[in-house]
Amino acid sequence: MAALFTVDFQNCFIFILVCLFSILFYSLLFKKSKAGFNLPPSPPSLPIIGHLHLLLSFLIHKSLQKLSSKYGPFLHLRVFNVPIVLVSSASIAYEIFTAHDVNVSTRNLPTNEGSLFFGSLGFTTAPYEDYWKFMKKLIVTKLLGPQALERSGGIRAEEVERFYSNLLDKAMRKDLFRGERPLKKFGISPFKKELASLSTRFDEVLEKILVEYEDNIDEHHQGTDTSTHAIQWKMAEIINNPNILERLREEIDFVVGKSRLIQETDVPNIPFLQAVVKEGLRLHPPVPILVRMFQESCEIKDFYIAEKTTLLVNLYDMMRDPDTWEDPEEFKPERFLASSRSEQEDKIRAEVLKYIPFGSGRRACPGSNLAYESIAIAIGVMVQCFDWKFKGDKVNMEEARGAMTLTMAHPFKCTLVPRTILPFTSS
Ligand code: HEM
Repeated sequence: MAALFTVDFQNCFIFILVCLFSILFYSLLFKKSKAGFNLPPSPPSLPIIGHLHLLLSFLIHKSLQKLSSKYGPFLHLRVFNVPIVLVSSASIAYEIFTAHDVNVSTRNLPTNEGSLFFGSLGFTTAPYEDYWKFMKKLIVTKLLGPQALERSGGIRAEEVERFYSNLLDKAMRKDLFRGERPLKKFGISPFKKELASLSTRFDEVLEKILVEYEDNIDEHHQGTDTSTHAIQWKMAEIINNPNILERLREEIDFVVGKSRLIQETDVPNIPFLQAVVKEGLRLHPPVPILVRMFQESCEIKDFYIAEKTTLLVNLYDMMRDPDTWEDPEEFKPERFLASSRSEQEDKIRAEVLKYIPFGSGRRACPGSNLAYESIAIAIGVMVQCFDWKFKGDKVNMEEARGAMTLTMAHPFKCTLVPRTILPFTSS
């Protein structure tokens, strides 16, 4: 009898344990909010800190990518009591930026005036209210919209020539880096310096125009950094893929010839150059994660999203999704080329869904046109006019840890040799 009781007690104890673990497991994976709404799936969390430990990473876009590949493309996370939704699926992102765009048109970054981490980013962090709307209109009409860019085209053309002459000057000194030792010592590549200077000069010109209207804007730093890194990544890919370099050069030579410098107006006639720029932004998006906030509660894919939930969209993950991109880890500019007009239209339609290196909706990057133009022309000049001698087999494509924008961990160094010396037109 005593033995029977012991066996029953053991069975009962095991049964209770199994029940407890099942409830715990169920509540961790299919958690419902207090109000009974269905929250998106959630990975197991720790008491009090929630998922904080999963977000503490120096390569946050990669940690989030791992999380999404394990638990799904639409996740609910929590840091202490701050709710976060993580999206890495193109279709969910598309739904958010169409059906819920106004609701997510505010970032939950501090609206700082000179904060320690973000500097003074008034416009970027401004809520979706009158100040932002006024500034956005101003930026589009006076600075970054298609007509405004056309008006400032002459100034940029001068800057392109200056960029070429600076590079030529370096190349003529044979050893590009001999005089740059102190920079090397601090791990700063002079190549990066040239690119930064081109971008900075563009931004300085733009800034002068904007200052007439508004003294307080300082977003040009963001544009400089993102464009500079974008150009670096693309040059690294071009150097690692000699066949791409060859094709690019052939197309540039065919359209531009060898007696003048490439201009912005040539870019629409060189589809492969545009494809190289696009593919570089897909594989190495300078801003890998978008941060927004749901102002009000809503439902997405039948899941409940509470008001003031932070939205993270992992662009890096989305644009390497094997379900939507063939050979997603490879640098293949051809994927953006089409053989006919109807194929081109299909591709553009598909891209709206899955290709968003500049974000999406009302708060998408207003500098995308300028960025495309300045990156294409910088790459164009570098490929048209110089050979790039790199010591070693391949450029190391490792990403820097802890950087806000996607940055190369080992900015590469190379020597440039002029292919041909072109006459200047404007000086
Ligand atoms: C390769 C270059 C660039 C990339 C990849 C890039 C990417 C981005 C992204 C992803 C956002 C956030 C969009 C969103 O939340 O949906 C953004 C915002 C912004 N970008 Fe860019 N950007 C680039 C260049 C530029 C340039 C050249 C400028 C201006 C000269 C610029 C000005 C801004 C501003 C002002 C915002 C904030 C917009 C707002 O809050 O409404 N960016 N950018």
